[in-house]
Amino acid sequence: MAAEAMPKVQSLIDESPVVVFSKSYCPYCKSTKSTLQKIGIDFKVIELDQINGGSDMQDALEQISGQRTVPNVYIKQKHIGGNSDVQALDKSGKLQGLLKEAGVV
Ligand SMILES: N[C@@H](CCC(=O)N[C@@H](CS)C(=O)NCC(=O)O)C(=O)O
Repeated sequence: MAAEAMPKVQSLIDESPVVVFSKSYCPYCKSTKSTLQKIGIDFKVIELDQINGGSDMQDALEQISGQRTVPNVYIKQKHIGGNSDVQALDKSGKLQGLLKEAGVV
């Protein structure tokens, strides 16, 4: 992993109320982005397949969260997980609460 990947990923997590590490062609990522868009919040999306060093950033994410798959979602620096986690939180009504805590709704 390139040395700059870890601080880059960490600062995106630290500085973004909501960040989705994604790949542009990934259906699970599309579903997560669509759920967040429907709620109407601003959130940061990093398309790992479309940026230089995206693969190294995916390695860094795996080290930080133990999760290698995308989407990899953080809300207020808390690791949420992937699309199945986002959908379960949405269905249970808990996603709104987390977004409120993050100050985005
Ligand atoms: N159960 C996961 C499935 C996510 C998944 O399988 N994502 C694929 C991309 S569509 C992935 O990350 N594959 C490995 C990779 O792209 O490196 C979720 O709900 O987020």
